[in-house]
Amino acid sequence: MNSQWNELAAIKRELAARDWFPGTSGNLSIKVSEDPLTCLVTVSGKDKYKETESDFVLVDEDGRPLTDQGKPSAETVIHLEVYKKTDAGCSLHVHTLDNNVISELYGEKGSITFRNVELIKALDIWEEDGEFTIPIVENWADLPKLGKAISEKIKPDTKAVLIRNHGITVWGRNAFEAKRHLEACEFLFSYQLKLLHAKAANLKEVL
Ligand SMILES: CSCCC(=O)C(=O)COP(=O)(O)O
Ligand SMILES: [Zn+2]
Repeated sequence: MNSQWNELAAIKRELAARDWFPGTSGNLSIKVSEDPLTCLVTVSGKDKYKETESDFVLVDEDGRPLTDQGKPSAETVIHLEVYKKTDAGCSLHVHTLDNNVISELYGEKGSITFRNVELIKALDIWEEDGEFTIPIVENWADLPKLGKAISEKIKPDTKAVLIRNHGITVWGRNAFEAKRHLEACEFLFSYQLKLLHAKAANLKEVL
């Protein structure tokens, strides 16, 4: 479990450096065993910019704590749904301004699709006319309901789900891949928002 702890701590440090944990938001997990399913998940309500010896707690497949670092993330159920539905080894959830605004702009549509942007290759889309879609679910306060809503949106090629006006949950087979996927998604959100602004301001007319 030591190596998974260190890997998750390193990711947490890197995401903190990007300022992706405002107001104690966000939670991270890494799978420790497949059968039975166990994972290390961030302790609920902590300042994720700080590093302590009780940042993570081991949980079982029902989210019950198996070690005594504290209360597992309130959103542990989402991480567990991801592990149960995919081959993920690491799951990351962050609230950023860009992912919140995108989730609201495209919330009614139920998804956002990116094409013709080089960085979709970081999400393993290499075809000439490839596209990458992120489903968007409502932000149900009932967390098991939210977990189920996310689980229902996960298809074989899904790598991330947006929760409306809340944040993103993104995963990968390992921590490196999960972080690459998260960085790519956040790049795409920022790109899309800048593109929408440029179009609204008719910037092409100026050129
Ligand atoms: C302070 S943000 C509200 C809770 C949330 O959405 C989140 O990501 C953090 O919850 P946790 O229990 O994992 O600290
Ligand atoms: Zn959250």
